[in-house]
Amino acid sequence: MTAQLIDGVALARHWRQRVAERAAALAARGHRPGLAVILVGDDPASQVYVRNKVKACGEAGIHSVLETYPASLTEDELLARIAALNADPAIHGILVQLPLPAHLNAQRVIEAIAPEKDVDGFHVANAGALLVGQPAFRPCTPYGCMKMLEHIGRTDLRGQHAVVVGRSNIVGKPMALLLLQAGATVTICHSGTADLAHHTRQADVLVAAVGKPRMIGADMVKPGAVVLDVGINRLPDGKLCGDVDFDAVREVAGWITPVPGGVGPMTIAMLLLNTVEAVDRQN
Ligand SMILES: Nc1nc(=O)c2c([nH]1)NC[C@@H]1CN(c3ccc(C(=O)N[C@@H](CCC(=O)O)C(=O)O)cc3)C=[N+]21
Repeated sequence: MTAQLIDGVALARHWRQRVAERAAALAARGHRPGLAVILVGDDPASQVYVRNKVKACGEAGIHSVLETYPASLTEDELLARIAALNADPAIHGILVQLPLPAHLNAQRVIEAIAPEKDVDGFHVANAGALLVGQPAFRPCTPYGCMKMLEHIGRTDLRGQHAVVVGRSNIVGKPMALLLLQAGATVTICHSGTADLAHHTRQADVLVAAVGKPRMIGADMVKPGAVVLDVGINRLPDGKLCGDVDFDAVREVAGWITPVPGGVGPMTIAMLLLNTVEAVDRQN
């Protein structure tokens, strides 16, 4: 059996179209959605990502502002910029690209963003709201993964076992909460887990978010499982690959997301969706 592919590019296009329709309707009523993206330092990968985000905004009719600062920016200067954007009525979403240079305290910077403008869903108020099941901005990558599951008809996960490999605040933890909300029985694995394969083989839905190229092999996957690959790893030859050994696992899984062209494009689509939703939240 060869797994069916979940095409993140096509699904992201669908969602970006829906966002564009909502953005146009909001603009017609005088509420054009606006997103501010802040990049500190000159990490080349981050520069590519933020440019892609700004380009996607333009295509969806979302006003965007890209602010780039040298790595020497002080925390007080950054906090002052965030305060100004918090008070700017033309800006509905604020994203501070991570990672930040080491002298900046990322958590303190994120907490300075007004929760109703935190379209990344990283603010402790949004993380807490997700934990207790209140409407909030969902972090874009887990949100995109849930949209992919819905797309293949896995809306109700009662009776299914979901296994998340990775426990970060931006992917692993919120992913587990969203899967739990959908009814799944959820296991969170991480670098301290003994016999990882024992756990991953139980998964009807397996989410890999570890950052280790091709570490999920075919022997770690239950036949027919849905495998969502969140990893974006750059190999020495410059090519991108996921945390899943795609060629091997596709022979075992029922559904699989590719890298590139899987979860990544959905992350950007969900950022745009959160930005139009932010307009409603602020009005
Ligand atoms: N505050 C903040 N929010 C983020 O959402 C955030 C961040 N910081 N820092 C970095 C990570 C990474 N990230 C990606 C989003 C899309 C792709 C994506 O679309 N990737 C393409 C390939 C792109 C390429 O060719 O390099 C794909 O998977 O097909 C990748 C990575 C968002 N991040």
